[in-house]
Amino acid sequence: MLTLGLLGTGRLGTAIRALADGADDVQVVWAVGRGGPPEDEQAVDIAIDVSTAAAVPGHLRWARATGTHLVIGTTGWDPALLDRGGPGIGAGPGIRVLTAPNFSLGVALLRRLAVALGGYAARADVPVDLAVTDTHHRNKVDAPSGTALALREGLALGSERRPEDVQVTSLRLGEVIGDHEVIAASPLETLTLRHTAHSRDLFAAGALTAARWLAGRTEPGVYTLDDLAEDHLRDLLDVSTGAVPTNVASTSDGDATATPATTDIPRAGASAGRPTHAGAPA
Ligand SMILES: NC(=O)C1=CN([C@@H]2O[C@H](COP(=O)(O)OP(=O)(O)OC[C@H]3O[C@@H](n4cnc5c(N)ncnc54)[C@H](O)[C@@H]3O)[C@@H](O)[C@H]2O)C=CC1
Ligand SMILES: O=C(O)C1=N[C@H](C(=O)O)C[C@H](O)C1
Repeated sequence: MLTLGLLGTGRLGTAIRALADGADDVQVVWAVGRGGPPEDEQAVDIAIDVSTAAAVPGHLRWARATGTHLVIGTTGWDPALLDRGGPGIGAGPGIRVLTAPNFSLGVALLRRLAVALGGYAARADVPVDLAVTDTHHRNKVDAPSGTALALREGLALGSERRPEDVQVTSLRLGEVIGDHEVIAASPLETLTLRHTAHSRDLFAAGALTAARWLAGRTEPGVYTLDDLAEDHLRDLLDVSTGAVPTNVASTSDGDATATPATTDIPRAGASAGRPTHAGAPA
C-alpha cells in the first residue's frame, strides 16, 4: 500500500482524495489545507502538493527536513527553487521530487506536438506566428497557466525562438476546467492543436499515477511528468504515414517493378512508407 499525504484540500486535492479512496493500492493518510505542512503527522511515502504557489517553498523545505518524496502539481511558483546551489531549496538530500503543471498524459503529448509544430514553423519560408491560449475557471489565481508556459517552452524549443516571442493569452471564464490551444499561423495556413479537460478526475488520476511512478524510482533528484510520459509516448511521433509508394507495384511473381508515379494513396493501418520524424521531444 502506497501511503500519501495531501498538501492542498481545494478543488484538485478533493478530487485526488476521492479517487484515492476508491483505489486499493493507495491510502491518503492525511490531508492539510492552509495550516501548512504537518509537524506531527504520520510519515507517508509520497506527499502531493496541490496548494498554492506561495506555499510551495515551505512544502519543499518540509519535504527535505522529513525525507518525504514530493509530487508538485501546484503552478505559478518559481522553478529556480529546485536549483541546487541557487536561491532554491533543491530536491535532496535523498528525496525525489516530480513536478507537473499538468497531470494529463494528453497534455504531455500536446507538448511534444508543440515542439514539432515549432519545428514546422522554423522550416517555413513564410512568417509564422506562434501562440498558446489558456482558458480556465474564474477562480484560478495564476495566469498564464503552468501548462500554457510549458507549451510555450515547447513551441520555443522547436522553433528555436525565445519563449517571449511566443504569444500567450489567458481567459478566466465561468467553470472551465482547463482548455489549451497551441497555434501556428502564417499568411497561408493556420494549425491549431487543442486539449480540453472534461473533468478534474483527469488530473486526479494523473496525480496518483505520478505518485506511484515516483515511488518506483530509486535515484534522488528532480523528475517531471515528461520523464514518466516518455515510456508511453516515446515512439508516437515516429510514425508511418501509411502512404504507399505509388511508383512501385508487385508483379504476379512477387517482384516489385517501377510504374509511373501519380499521387500517394493513404492506406489505413498500413506499415509501408518511411517513418516521419515529426520532432524530437525535449
Ligand atoms: N498539475 C495539474 O494537473 C493541475 C494543477 N492545478 C494546480 O493545483 C493548484 C491547486 O488548484 P485548485 O485545487 O484548483 O485550487 P484551490 O484554490 O481549490 O485549492 C488550493 C488549496 O491550497 C490550500 N492553501 C492555500 N494557501 C495555502 C498555504 N499557504 N499553505 C498550504 N495550503 C494552502 C487551500 O487551503 C486549498 O486547500 C493550483 O496551483 C492549480 O494551478 C490544478 C489542476 C490541475
Ligand atoms: O488551476 C487549474 O484549474 C489548472 N491548472 C493547471 C495549470 O495551471 O496549468 C492545469 C490545468 O489546466 C488546471
